[in-house]
Amino acid sequence: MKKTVRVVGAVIYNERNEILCALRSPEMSLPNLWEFPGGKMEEGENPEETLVREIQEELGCTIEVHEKIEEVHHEYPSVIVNLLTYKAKIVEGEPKAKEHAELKWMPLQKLRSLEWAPADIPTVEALLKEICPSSL
Ligand SMILES: Nc1nc2c([nH]c(=O)n2[C@H]2C[C@H](O)[C@@H](COP(=O)(O)OP(=O)(O)OP(=O)(O)O)O2)c(=O)[nH]1
Repeated sequence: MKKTVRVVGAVIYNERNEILCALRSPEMSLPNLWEFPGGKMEEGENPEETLVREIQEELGCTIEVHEKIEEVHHEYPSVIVNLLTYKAKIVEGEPKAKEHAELKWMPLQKLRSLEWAPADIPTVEALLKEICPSSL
């Protein structure tokens, strides 16, 4: 049976309403696809705690976690990912790509131009629907 992993992703906004997008490196699983930075929940953690820890580890900055956006179950060839996404804001530090190939601030309207990890597409669509409900 395929393993199910619980993963949390941060949709980090800046003051210009852009979103921080992260490119998975060629060495990671799902290589060269864009994602919301974050990672797997550990035993005893709630999603907010996972996000704060993962963002500190991956980007070297501190976030404040806001409202939930989506919950998605996506079956990949070798694993089932249960992805929760939350809006978030940086409260301390500058994001630096410690594990990712690249980081990019993107305006919401341009999110569809990136090639996203498949589990992330419903979150991208939910974000676009917020700014333009008739765009779908
Ligand atoms: N962090 C993150 N992971 C995502 C997203 N979308 C998506 O399908 N994933 C997948 C990729 C991984 O299989 C898993 C998250 O694992 P991780 O971030 O701890 O990454 P990892 O490379 O260490 O995991 P692994 O698959 O190599 O064991 O969820 C996303 O937006 N953010």
